[in-house]
Formats: sequence, structure tokens, C-alpha cells
Amino acid sequence: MYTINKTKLPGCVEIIPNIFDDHRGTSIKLYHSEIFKSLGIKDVLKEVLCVKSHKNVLRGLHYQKPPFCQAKLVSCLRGSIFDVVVDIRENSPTYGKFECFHIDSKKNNIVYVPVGFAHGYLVLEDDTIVLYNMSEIYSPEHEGGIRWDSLSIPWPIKNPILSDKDMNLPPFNDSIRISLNKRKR
Ligand SMILES: Cc1cn([C@H]2C[C@H](O)[C@@H](COP(=O)(O)OP(=O)(O)O[C@H]3O[C@@H](C)C(=O)[C@@H](O)[C@H]3O)O2)c(=O)[nH]c1=O
Repeated sequence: MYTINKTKLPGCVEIIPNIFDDHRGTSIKLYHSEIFKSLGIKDVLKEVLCVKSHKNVLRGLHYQKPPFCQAKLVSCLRGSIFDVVVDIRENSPTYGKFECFHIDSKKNNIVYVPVGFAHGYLVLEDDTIVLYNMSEIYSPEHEGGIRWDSLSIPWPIKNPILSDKDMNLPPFNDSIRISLNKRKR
């Protein structure tokens, strides 16, 4: 029912759902609790966010600090994005490494961003709609971020549209680490 593509970052996977097509249209199963649980993905329904953006908007790189760390399932309902996850887990063998994905509403792929990762994306088409399912509620007091251009991420743009908050994020440095022992649950 799903094709799972592992990445070089342990725990971070790309999920391609089967598509059910007939003369009426298309059904896509974005979540299946039992199958996702077998992949280590559970409890990702504390907050669900649907975000519409213009082309060339870049959001991120964001994370939440303990005890409000978030895992996320990210998919695209319309349009497409260049999506990036950065491993900031303390003691991770892939600390500071990142993966890039092209999440596309035509491909229907879903990226699982585990707890302990920073996440961001560039919007590639106008009126793109991104859907996130999150394992923890939004907590502005626990927000953290990394400036988008401070790693060697191959963003396909030089001057993205950023929020004031994202423009002023600190560059990546090795004090940006998440200890998974300090999670709430
Ligand atoms: C992210 C978020 C925002 N909000 C509100 C706060 C604010 O008024 C408005 C916009 O917030 P922001 O500017 O922080 O939204 P944005 O820059 O889109 O932040 C998002 O970026 C991507 C890359 C992620 O991975 C998300 O988890 C989230 O951090 O939405 C929530 O209520 N819940 C949420 O989970």
C-alpha cells in the first residue's frame, strides 16, 4: 500500500502512497495508523496545519525545543515544494547532515520528519498547499530556527521571500542540538 524510501538520516523516510484512481477521480491514503506505526511513526495528530504559499516563499528552517519537540508528516495537496530536513539530534551520527526532497502533489509523496530535525521548504509553484501533521502542539516559546542559507543546502533560488522572523534566524552552529531525553513524552 506504501512504498518507503529510506534516507541517509536514520528515522527520516519518504513515503509514496498507492493511488486509487477511477473514472470519478483519485483517492490517496495520507495516513494509516497501523502501517505508519510499523515504520516508527505514531501520534502525529496533535496539530494539523494546512499552509498556502506563493511561489518562491521559503519557510524555515524551524524546530521546536524540548519538551515540545515535534515530529511531522509533510505532504503537498497542490503544487510542489523543495523540502529540506536537517538532523540536529544530539549524538546522532548524522548530526548536521541534511536531506532534500521534491514533494509534489502529482507524486503524492509524504516526508516523515522525526523529532530532533529542523525543517524548511521552498515553494516551487503559486498557490501551493502544504499539509503537516504534527506530534506536538505549536509552542512559540519553544521555537528554534536556523538561517536557511547557512548550510550548503542546494536551494534552487538566491532571493526567496522570507518572513521577518526567518530573515533574522541565527546561522547553523554546533550549539543547535536537541537532546531527545528532554522530551515531554
Ligand atoms: C507553525 C504554526 C504556526 N501557527 C501560527 C502562528 C502564526 O500566527 C502563524 C504563522 O506562523 P509561522 O510564521 O511560524 O509559520 P511558518 O513560518 O509557516 O512555520 C512553519 O514552517 C515550516 C517550515 C515548519 O516546519 C512548520 O512546523 C512551521 O514551523 O501561524 C500555529 O498556530 N501553529 C503552528 O504549528
